[in-house]
Amino acid sequence: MTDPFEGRSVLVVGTGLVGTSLGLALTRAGVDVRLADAKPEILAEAVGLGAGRPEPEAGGPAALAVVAVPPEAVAAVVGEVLQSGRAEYATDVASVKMLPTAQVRERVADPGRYVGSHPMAGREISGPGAALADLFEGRPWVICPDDGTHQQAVTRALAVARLVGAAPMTMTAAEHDAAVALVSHTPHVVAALMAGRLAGAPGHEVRLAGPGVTDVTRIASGDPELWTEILTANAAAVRPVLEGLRGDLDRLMAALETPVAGQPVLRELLRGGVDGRSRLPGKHGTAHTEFATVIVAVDDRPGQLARLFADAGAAGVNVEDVRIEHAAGQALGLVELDVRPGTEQELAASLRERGWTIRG
Ligand SMILES: NC(=O)C1=CN([C@@H]2O[C@H](COP(=O)(O)OP(=O)(O)OC[C@H]3O[C@@H](n4cnc5c(N)ncnc54)[C@H](O)[C@@H]3O)[C@@H](O)[C@H]2O)C=CC1
Ligand SMILES: O=C(O)C(=O)Cc1ccc(O)cc1
Repeated sequence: MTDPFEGRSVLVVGTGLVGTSLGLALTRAGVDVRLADAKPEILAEAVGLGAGRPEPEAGGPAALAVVAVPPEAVAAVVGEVLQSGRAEYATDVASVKMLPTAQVRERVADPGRYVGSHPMAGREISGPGAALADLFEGRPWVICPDDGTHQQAVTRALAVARLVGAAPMTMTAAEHDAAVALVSHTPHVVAALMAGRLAGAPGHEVRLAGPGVTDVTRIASGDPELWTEILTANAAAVRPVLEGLRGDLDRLMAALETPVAGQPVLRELLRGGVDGRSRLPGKHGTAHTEFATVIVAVDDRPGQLARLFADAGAAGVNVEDVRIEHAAGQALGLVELDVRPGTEQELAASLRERGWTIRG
């Protein structure tokens, strides 16, 4: 892709997980990235990782500032970078869009130079050390212009999203906040509350935990400070989703009070889960695909995984996804290779020939 910034810089303010990931991805795409953070040691870490160079004192405004700070800090930073001439236009990446949009409108002299945006990509760990250059690849990136937004702000935010491999889409801030209440914010609450049940549980119970509870609670490790800001800012959209959930929970509990009579209700609620999950997009933004899985036993020795991946590659079968389970108390791991249905026999046979033990 030719550089839509034509050699002009992009300024990233806030070099935590998202800002550093963005810096890495834009640098890789050939863009000159300037970096700034309130904490000098965090900025130095991001620079050391190759996410860009520290913002120079002089050198003219950047073409666009991407503000990657916590939601409540966005409007002040946007106002400062625009009014001081550090950037011509600004966007942000906060997980909520009504709050920063309203605050920028109230507090910034020329709010049309700002457009809110949100990459639907992240991790449950924060800081520059958690950054990934390919974090945004294939992920939706929502851009929320309104009637007053300058076209250049949208064009430049779109260019950033495309350069880092994301799939940009536009919607209103209200539509965005309602959507993320359902697909991101309420799931975070559910994960946190479930994981909270584990906190005080006896050790002999928690020791039995497997991938199921681990999958369901992964995002509960997210930064409580950040998530308090997100849930407070989006309370109006999260509450109705939680009301629905409470209704389902009440029905489920009533059904459990009369276990035999309650079975149709249980079945209906559980079937709803199967139906809902089948609507989730897969990793390429397509409908969720059911893969076939080949499970390989791997000794816990250096270089084994690299050899397995090389052998899987030599088999000519594309590995779509990988999970690794460590067998409790053994120097052994089980590596689950997801492949297109119909190719699993071929992969298993080829790996067996190369000396691997196939399970299941
Ligand atoms: N964590 C995630 O998975 C995702 C987070 N987001 C959004 O991205 C934004 C950043 O989140 P993370 O990167 O996870 O947080 P983080 O905690 O890793 O990084 C935030 C950085 O902003 C800096 N900062 C705070 N106030 C500042 C200010 N006034 N001026 C300059 N720097 C300042 C902090 O020092 C910190 O380095 C948030 O608005 C969040 O809602 C969006 C998508 C995913
Ligand atoms: O870890 C995950 O799967 C996430 O979904 C992370 C995430 C967290 C916050 C966002 O605003 C967007 C994405």
